[in-house]
Amino acid sequence: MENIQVVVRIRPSNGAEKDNNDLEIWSVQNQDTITISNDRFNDLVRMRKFVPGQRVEFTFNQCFDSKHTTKFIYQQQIQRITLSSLQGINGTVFMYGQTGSGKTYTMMGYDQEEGILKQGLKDLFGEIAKQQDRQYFLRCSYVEIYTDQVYDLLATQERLSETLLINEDFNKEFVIKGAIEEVVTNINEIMDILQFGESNRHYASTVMNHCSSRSHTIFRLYVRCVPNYIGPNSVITESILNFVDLAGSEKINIHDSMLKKRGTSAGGSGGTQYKDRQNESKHINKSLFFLTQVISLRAQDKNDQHIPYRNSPLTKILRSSLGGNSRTAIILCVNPCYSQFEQTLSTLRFGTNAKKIENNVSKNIVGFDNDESLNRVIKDYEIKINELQKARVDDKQQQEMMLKIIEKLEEQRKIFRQQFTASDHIQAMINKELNYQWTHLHYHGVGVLWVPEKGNRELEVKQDVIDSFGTIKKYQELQEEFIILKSEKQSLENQVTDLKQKQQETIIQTKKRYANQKAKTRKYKQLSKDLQDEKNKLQKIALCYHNMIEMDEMMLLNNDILDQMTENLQILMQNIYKVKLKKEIKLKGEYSETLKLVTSKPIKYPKYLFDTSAINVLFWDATDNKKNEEQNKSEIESFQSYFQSQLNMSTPSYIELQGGSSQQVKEPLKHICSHEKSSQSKIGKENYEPILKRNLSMEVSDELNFRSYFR
Ligand SMILES: Nc1ncnc2c1ncn2[C@@H]1O[C@H](COP(=O)(O)OP(=O)(O)OP(=O)(O)O)[C@@H](O)[C@H]1O
Repeated sequence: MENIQVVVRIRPSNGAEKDNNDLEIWSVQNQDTITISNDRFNDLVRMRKFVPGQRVEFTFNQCFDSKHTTKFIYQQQIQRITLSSLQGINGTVFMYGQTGSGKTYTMMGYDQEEGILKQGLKDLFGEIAKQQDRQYFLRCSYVEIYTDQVYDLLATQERLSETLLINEDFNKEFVIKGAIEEVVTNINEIMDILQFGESNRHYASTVMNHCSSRSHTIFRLYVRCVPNYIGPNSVITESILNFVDLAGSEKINIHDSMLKKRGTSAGGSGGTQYKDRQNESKHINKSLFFLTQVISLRAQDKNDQHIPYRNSPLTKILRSSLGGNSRTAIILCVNPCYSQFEQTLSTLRFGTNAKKIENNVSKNIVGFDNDESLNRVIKDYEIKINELQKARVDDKQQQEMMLKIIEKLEEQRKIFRQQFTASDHIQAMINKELNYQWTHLHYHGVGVLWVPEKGNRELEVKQDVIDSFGTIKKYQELQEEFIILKSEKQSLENQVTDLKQKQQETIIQTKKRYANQKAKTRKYKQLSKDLQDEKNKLQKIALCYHNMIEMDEMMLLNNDILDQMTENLQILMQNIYKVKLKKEIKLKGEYSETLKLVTSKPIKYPKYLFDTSAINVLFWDATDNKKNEEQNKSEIESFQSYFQSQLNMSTPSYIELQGGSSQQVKEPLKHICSHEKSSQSKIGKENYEPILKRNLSMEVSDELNFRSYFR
């Protein structure tokens, strides 16, 4: 029986804690005790956290503080566990502590400081390389327990959301059903697998909103050890090595409360996030509660049957590590600051219970005497062969070399089978005659060739012994050959590993080059597209210019035509007017030329005015005799201004109106027309002569400037 090892690691306080004057209150005493330093304790007594005289100290297997490196902690406490797995002893190392207390730092490492997992793997492979008389076959799995569901971190991204079941096998052991187990042969492969798992974890945290530090992770290594030489005591051992990083043990924290505030005040995604985080916390606390419960009951040495392992996936998976057949260590990670004082106390209490648990540590011997174990070993070899076959090698030479290695491995497999057969034969014979032969040989003290003949029976025995020694010799030869082959195989395997590595590098380089090429092609395509766009734009602009030039030319042409037409029209109108005027003059006598507008047909205003700037018109209501001259004048002026504004006239001419009230005359020219007809007979020289005289500016002979259109 062996107790669970419990150790403490106090991390140094960080920048933010120092800035907040959050004092470090915990310290290590005598290498195995963690306590609150005296002056700090008095402060806490003053704050009524403790009563005077109360002892606050916890003793564990070993305590470490900021002076100790992870490597030191590994060598002191964990190395023994990892190396035992090579002898078939199960091992578990798990990290316990509140968020931010340094669990991941210690397990996975940070920056230049390697974590205990990598230190352990280095040790394992270092030790395996030294072993000449046995083979190790390793597999690993990496799972995450998030909100009480088990997810496979080695699954492809499409299958990442699928959950795994934990079933009991025929040995009443809990197994994670369907978890991917990768065959591994060196540390680099494991580091790649871990990295793959971490990237899946990161992916899940973004796509599925899993908060990565709020899940438990279990990295599991299956170690099978098969001896190269088969003898009566040969055994296969199998062990499981667990590295468990538990989620932070605190309750809903400040971050969660902030999310809550954000969610409720802004109605934003903070609310959902808060609920998610709350759900996570609920599950973490539940699973840690069940873990604590199991540990407490185990600490009380309760019968295994009464321990509630089934309550949570975490306790099911860790069952053999907690009171079962496993060498287990718990590293309690501790924040040194006063503000986290209660969390630290709870962590230390958990550890105090855990250290009472006794595990029944023993080797897991599978045996070497049945078909099942033999088949398993052969299967392992086959996996190795397949691995090698699967490895893609472009170079022909490399391929040939690989084939040779495969052949050697096949040969080795055959020899291995033969050894089994030989071993059975020897075993049977030795068992049959062992007592007699060895007694006999011992009695004569010389060896087989000097055995005195004592009747037929002794002769038979002698022959048998000689035969069996012949077989043993053959067997030894085979073993020697096997050793040579093994070392050859090792060197070939190393070469394959090198080649694989080189091939991997080449693939990475090619991928990089391909990615660069792709990026360049994309850029080139984009540039071509931009160029084409620019070209199209320029073509459009050129077309516009071309059209504009054409339009300008057309406009110039049109203007010319227009000018020409205007001129023609003016001439035409002048001619018409002249004809009309002559006709008027003939009809009305010597002053009739002043009546040109009045007597003519109505002016269609303004549509028919051709060049209004040339028309000078003055209206006068000749019929309103009651008005005095002043009134007439002002009326005329108002007409003037009206027509000036409406017809854009410059200097007024005189148009004599007949009939109608002045009010009507103020209307547009249609009114003038309507009156003109009714009172045409009243037009007389006396009506307009005074006005003409008063307005010397009026030149009747100026009539050619009237470019009006008369119907
Ligand atoms: N021993 C140490 N020395 C220096 N820095 C440390 C140590 N332990 C932890 N830290 C630092 O403290 C911070 C929190 O550590 P870490 O992430 O390991 O905590 P955690 O317990 O795994 O948290 P969570 O439960 O949230 O995953 C990190 O920035 C880490 O670098």
